[in-house]
Amino acid sequence: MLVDGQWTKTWTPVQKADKKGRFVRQVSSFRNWITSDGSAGPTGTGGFKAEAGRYLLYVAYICPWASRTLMARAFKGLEDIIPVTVLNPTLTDQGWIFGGYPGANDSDPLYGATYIHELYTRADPHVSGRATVPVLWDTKTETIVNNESADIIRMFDTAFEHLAPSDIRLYPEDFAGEIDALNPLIYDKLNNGVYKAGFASSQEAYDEAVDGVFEMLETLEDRLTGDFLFGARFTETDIRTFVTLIRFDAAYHGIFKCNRKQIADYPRLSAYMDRILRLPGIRTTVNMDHITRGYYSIKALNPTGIRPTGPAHIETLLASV
Ligand SMILES: N[C@@H](CCC(=O)N[C@@H](CS)C(=O)NCC(=O)O)C(=O)O
Repeated sequence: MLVDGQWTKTWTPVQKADKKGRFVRQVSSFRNWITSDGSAGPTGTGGFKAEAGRYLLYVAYICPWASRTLMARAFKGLEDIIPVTVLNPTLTDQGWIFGGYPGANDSDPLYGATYIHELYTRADPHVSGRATVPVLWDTKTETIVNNESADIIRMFDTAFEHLAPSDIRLYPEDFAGEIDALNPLIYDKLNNGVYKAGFASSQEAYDEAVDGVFEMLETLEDRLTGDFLFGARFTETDIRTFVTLIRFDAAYHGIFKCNRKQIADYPRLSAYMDRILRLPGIRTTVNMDHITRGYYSIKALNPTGIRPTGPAHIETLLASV
């Protein structure tokens, strides 16, 4: 990670643990917002006006948080307005690296950086923390606008509408309260819950996390009587849920030891995942080769780096879309 702008220690996937060995994810450090007129958003400073081609989104396909931003970009039709650079799925001793893997961009198009952490220190020479993806970069002021996917999907929802008109609202006002209530539960128990299970450093922490994961899957299975979590309306909460579901059977079930059941054992969740995957533009945001390569290359969890071959039902599903 970075301490006062210096890459200090060999990269390890376990970020921080509390006294009981529970995995603790760091809070994102760059929280500015792109807005239609450049005014300040809910956090950070102003000066980031929505303009075509001005911003670059750095992602890794393995990463569910980065994938949220790719999905929002696709739903809002922003592909021509916000270009993307894809990193190598395998984390190195210095974190995310550019190039060297099929389906990843060969290099950093802006500065020829080797690692994503170089962009963090370019944005702030004294930055401390982990160099995570996604990174939303401003080519004009040469800084990171925001590295928090929850913020990025919200700004994609509104800021560019004068450039790319859209009648899809991922965070519609009439559902805002319900979305804000459900998101943190799904985040804590499921999105981050699988990581808490995978990176637990005590049996107690693992047991607690894995209970949460399957409690949430049961809750969502019961809830899904309509097409999406809020019935007929597709929202950002569906994006946030989908990115974990699509990785579950192929990665979290094995590498993160969330093996009580698979998503394939839940009929409604399976149909829901399938439904979202078939929405326009979404299939291209899922790269299962990057996902399995990335997770199974986490040395602390899988020292040999051997990647399992299955599961066949996920390959079949992805091939059918
Ligand atoms: N809060 C961030 C979390 C992003 C995050 O943790 N990304 C992971 C990849 S899935 C990462 O880049 N990890 C690198 C590291 O921890 O060094 C968001 O939602 O955007």
